[in-house]
Amino acid sequence: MDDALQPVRRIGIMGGTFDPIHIAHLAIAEQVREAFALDLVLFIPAANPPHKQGRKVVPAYHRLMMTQLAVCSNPGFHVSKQELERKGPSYSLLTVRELQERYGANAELYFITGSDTINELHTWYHIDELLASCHFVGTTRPGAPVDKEDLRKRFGQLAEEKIHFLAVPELEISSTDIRERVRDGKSIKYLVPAAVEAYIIKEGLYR
Ligand SMILES: Nc1ncnc2c1ncn2[C@@H]1O[C@H](COP(=O)(O)OP(=O)(O)OP(=O)(O)O)[C@@H](O)[C@H]1O
Ligand SMILES: O=C(O)c1ccc[n+]([C@@H]2O[C@H](COP(=O)([O-])O)[C@@H](O)[C@H]2O)c1
Repeated sequence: MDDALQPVRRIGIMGGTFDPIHIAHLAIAEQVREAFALDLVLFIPAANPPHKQGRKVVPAYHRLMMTQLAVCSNPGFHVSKQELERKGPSYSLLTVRELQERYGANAELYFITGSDTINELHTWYHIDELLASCHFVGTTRPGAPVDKEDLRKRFGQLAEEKIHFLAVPELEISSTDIRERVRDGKSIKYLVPAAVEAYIIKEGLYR
């Protein structure tokens, strides 16, 4: 079909290491889906997270399984294995290029993040090209205030046009904390979906 005739689709990208996926990931994705009228949100587990090189993460198939278990009850959420099927660091620019091919030139892409990630954007691979290709939505994360003036200095007009912010109910939850809780024999009930908790126990992850 001619690009001009294709309907505009608004697609959310929820990228993460998801080691493990937790309720804050799900909550920010749902808040952004609604606020930005997204047609769908793709949860994309990173095979090889660019900024976590050298850090041990559980094998990709476990992170994929937990992500699938976590999102399956939401019809607006889907899982994409594209980064798991690619070699090398999971650069978001390569992911966005693949999505542009898959969904066509009229698709509008919204990369969903916490505010800690927005503060790191200047360190990302070819960030200017990435900002030209997709939107970012920074959701509030406890302990990570965003310096908007710094973003304006670094990215100029692109910051105004492509980096958006959404205040969400803040959840002081991290995968690091969940891994530590499991290691210490503490409860993770209600911090991850019940099916993810059951999977972690069954597979003996993070002990
Ligand atoms: N509690 C939270 N509130 C808002 N955003 C979050 C929260 N936890 C994670 N995110 C965002 O979700 C995305 C993926 O995060 P990631 O999978 O690295 O989880 P994490 O909890 O930060 O992991 P870790 O503790 O292992 O570093 C990032 O953009 C991150 O900013
Ligand atoms: O492309 C990059 O340079 C880049 C650098 C850091 C993080 N990212 C992406 O940002 C998302 C969150 O990363 P992380 O490390 O917080 O799980 C995940 O999809 C990563 O692939 C991407």
